[in-house]
Amino acid sequence: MFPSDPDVLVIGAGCAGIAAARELALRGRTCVVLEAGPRVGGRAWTESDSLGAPFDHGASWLHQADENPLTPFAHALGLAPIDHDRFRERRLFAQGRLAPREERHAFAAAEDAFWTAIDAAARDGAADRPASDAAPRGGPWDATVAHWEGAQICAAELTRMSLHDVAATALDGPNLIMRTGVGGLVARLAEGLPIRLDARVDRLRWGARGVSAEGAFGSITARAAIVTVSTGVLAAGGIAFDPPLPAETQAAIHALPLGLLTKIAFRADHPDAPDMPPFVSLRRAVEHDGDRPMSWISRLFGDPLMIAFCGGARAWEMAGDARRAEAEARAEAAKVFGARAAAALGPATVTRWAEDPLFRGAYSHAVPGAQAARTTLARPLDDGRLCFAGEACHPRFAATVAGAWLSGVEAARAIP
Ligand SMILES: Cc1cc2nc3c(=O)[nH]c(=O)nc-3n(C[C@H](O)[C@H](O)[C@H](O)COP(=O)(O)OP(=O)(O)OC[C@H]3O[C@@H](n4cnc5c(N)ncnc54)[C@H](O)[C@@H]3O)c2cc1C
Repeated sequence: MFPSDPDVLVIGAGCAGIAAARELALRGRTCVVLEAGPRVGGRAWTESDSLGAPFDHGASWLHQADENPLTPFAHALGLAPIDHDRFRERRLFAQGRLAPREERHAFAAAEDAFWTAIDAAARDGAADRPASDAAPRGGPWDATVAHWEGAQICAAELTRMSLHDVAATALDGPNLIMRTGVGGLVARLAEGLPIRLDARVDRLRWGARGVSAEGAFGSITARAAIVTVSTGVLAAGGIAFDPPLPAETQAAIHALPLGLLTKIAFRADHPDAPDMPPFVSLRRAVEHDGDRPMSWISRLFGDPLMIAFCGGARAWEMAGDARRAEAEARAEAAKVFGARAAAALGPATVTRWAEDPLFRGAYSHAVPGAQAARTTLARPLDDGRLCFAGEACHPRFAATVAGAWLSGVEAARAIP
């Protein structure tokens, strides 16, 4: 199944690696994908076992579905994706009831004002600065919206993010979900590819004679390599490059740190469990828990799951301590939905993206002043013998499966 003398090595079998391998095959190139973990998909991972219903540890939505390269695959494979935005209006719930119309409109207006201010500031020609500098302040919803768009969506505080990068990577349009999860879709797309699991690359030697990957599996050489591991892994020295990477590539890696988004998923099939559409009462949570609330989703596709999302600094504070994360989510559920509903929550699964040495976080953001870092990282080295791909490398769809996929395709095309 694995070519003994491949043209290209692909490091990592997440979305970017799978896209690269498929594109290489289309172009008549042989490749071997070396994946350190025991499964494909990387940060697109849907698990069915622990909670008895599909649970996306990582990606759940195909954002901006009309431009998302994975949308046609989801349809072609018959996965019946549905438009999640039909719930958008109803995201402001409290105690299972729809928030008053004026509250919903106030939240939507504050969201629009936020993006209008970010876009205007990014276009004003001034030097890059933290996105927080441009965010509206003082209005009753401004702190909630800033927390929502920053920590809960971008997985980091706006103070740590490049204004230009936030503006360039903002997504709009339909968000699709599917019962198989995004992980199920990506696993289907990996079928039949030459992927070697449990093959962690520790060292990559690159130069005029080709590229050699070394690890406990041995050594394998090809004419070129596409490295798709996260910037968290790269920054932590997860792969030793010999010779070292150019200074500007290293600087780009460090300018694209991973934020953190932790999900705490509860089995909730007791009759007292809250039964609500997604995006529950950020506003109520702000009132109860200060300015760093979790947001909640429940009963997607009717499954008995309630999932708390916790992003940014609060998620980093809880990293490595699943018990604390679960306890904080239960306490917040009690305040937001009531004690009976919280008591009805069953066992929990807490995601571990920060602790896992194969990821070291959720997805990337550019630090202020580093809006060009994604393009720098995506630039092929050594006449295309060494390329980087992955969500961090896409200047438009960064932080998403779409960006990872597109960057994998582009890297495969850059191989001479
Ligand atoms: C909680 C969470 C929620 C998200 N929600 C969404 C969402 O709703 N929609 C969306 O579009 N995106 C979402 N994302 C982001 C999306 O999942 C990622 O952008 C995308 O999956 C990244 O793909 P990738 O191929 O760039 O990297 P990865 O998926 O990280 O793939 C890299 C692979 O490299 C492997 N690897 C690491 N080190 C080595 C090594 N030394 N040798 C060999 N292999 C190695 C890893 O095991 C991994 O499989 C979410 C992510 C998280 C964590």
